[in-house]
Amino acid sequence: MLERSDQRRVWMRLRLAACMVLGVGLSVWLSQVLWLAASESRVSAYARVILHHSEMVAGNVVAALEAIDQDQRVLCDTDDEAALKKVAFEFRFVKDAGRLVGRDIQCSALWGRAKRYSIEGEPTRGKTRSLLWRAVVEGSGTPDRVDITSRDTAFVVTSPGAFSPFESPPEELSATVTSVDGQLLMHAFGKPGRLSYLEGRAARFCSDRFNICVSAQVQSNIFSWEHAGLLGFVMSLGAVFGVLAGYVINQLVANARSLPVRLKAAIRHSRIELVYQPIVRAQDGRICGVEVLSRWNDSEHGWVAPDVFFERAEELGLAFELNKIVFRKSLAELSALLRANPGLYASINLAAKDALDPRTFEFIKLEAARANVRLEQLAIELLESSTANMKMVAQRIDEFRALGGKVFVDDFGAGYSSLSYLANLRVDKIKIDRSFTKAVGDCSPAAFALIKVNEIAGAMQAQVIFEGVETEQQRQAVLSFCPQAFAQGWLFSKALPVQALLARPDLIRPAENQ
Ligand SMILES: Nc1nc2c(ncn2[C@@H]2O[C@@H]3COP(=O)(O)O[C@H]4[C@@H](O)[C@H](n5cnc6c(=O)[nH]c(N)nc65)O[C@@H]4COP(=O)(O)O[C@H]3[C@H]2O)c(=O)[nH]1
Repeated sequence: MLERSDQRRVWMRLRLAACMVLGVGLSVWLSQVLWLAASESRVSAYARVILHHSEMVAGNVVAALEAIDQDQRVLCDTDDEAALKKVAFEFRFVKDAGRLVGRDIQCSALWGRAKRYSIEGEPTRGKTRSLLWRAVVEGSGTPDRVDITSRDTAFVVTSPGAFSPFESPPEELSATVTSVDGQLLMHAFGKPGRLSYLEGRAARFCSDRFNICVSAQVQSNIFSWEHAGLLGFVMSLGAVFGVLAGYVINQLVANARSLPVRLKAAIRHSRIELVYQPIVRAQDGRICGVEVLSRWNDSEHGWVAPDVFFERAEELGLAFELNKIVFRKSLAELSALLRANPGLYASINLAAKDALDPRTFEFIKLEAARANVRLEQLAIELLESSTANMKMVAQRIDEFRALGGKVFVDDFGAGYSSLSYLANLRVDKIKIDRSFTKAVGDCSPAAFALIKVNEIAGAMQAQVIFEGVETEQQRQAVLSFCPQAFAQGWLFSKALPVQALLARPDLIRPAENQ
């Protein structure tokens, strides 16, 4: 079984590795998307340029057709041939002009009546009342194919060099110029092929004026040997970002697991439990009160000692909220017991500086009233605090005592300013720190000091509770010099959850004289 800290380390590494893999994947995916986005605009621009050029060529061809006299009575006579030659010569994208009837060529400016063009297949209808044909030029060594556009008896041959600027596109680009229905392929540039969405992009634009469409495509894939360097760079960048993100996530997780963050959540959700330790008469062990002790079992940090988490709550400015939980829960759990045993009290720890918060006693009064518990059955165990203004504390606890509440001084003797601390306070009981209880009965300075503390308590008309009584010898030793003493410790009982406390038979008849 792995220790919790080892488990955390394993999880941290796993998160880093997962983030790195994710970073690499995301960066490659993003690069391909950007690569394709860039290709998309590239292929669109390419198709538009070809379309624009095709429209220019078609416009020129149509203008040439319009320049040929349609009312010519005798086709191919000398005048007509002269006019055809003029057209063939003047129009930039026209190689030849001539006459045809149906699909029979009659004559042309270039070849006279030699009928060198042999029309193939059926024509495609153009948008300008014209027909588009493909024809083979016969008589030359290798048969050339040309585009012929006709209207009535006139025809013109598109110059084969009309599209020469596009004949050798970059390897990844290709395009076709076709009729709108795609039936007539006029020109093809590059090597168009089947394209999957991941491999490249395609664009198709059609002319508003002519029966022409241009389809272009670009093969654009970052996963190729050609781009191996770029791909390597992108992957490394992704890995670095992934590791950085993993580090940030690990920090956030560690932060979320930190004691202050967990404690804040525990306070917000009232995840503080309470246990109760009986305070008894040392003489006969009869119970007279219970001390409320807080417990916090966190899933991350396990059991956290109450003095530790109360100090943290103080630093976080949450002491009041935490005290509220303790007061509210303890009153809810103990109210029935306290009402059934009017001689019993519950004592609740409160740091001296928290006693200065004006909301604290107001809250105690309200909660006691709400739980129907008399203030006489509530005691505050004041914990010494070096920073608290003791005069103000004394004033607050006097007000609380005037309302009937009890005040105990906790851990007396353990603090560095115990005597000056006591001088200002009027209290009901003094709880002697368990380090003194341990010394009871021996000849140590602590044992001597203990007898003096008892005398001081007597002078202050306060009773004494000995904390941490663990053995019968300690109890006897305490009784030998303080027969009226009260005691608290494992000899009598450990701190118990409320159900276990309620099950104690001695609670039926608690001590009367306290
Ligand atoms: N060795 C030994 N120990 C014994 C014996 N009998 C009782 N104890 C322990 O001694 C401590 C007595 O509480 P404390 O002096 O008020 O000291 C408390 C108190 O200062 C603080 N604390 C606990 N609950 C609260 C709370 O609700 N509010 C505030 N403000 N402080 C609390 O945390 C301190 C420690 O509390 P715990 O760990 O519960 O420890 C308790 C109790 O479990 C014994 O016979 N032998």
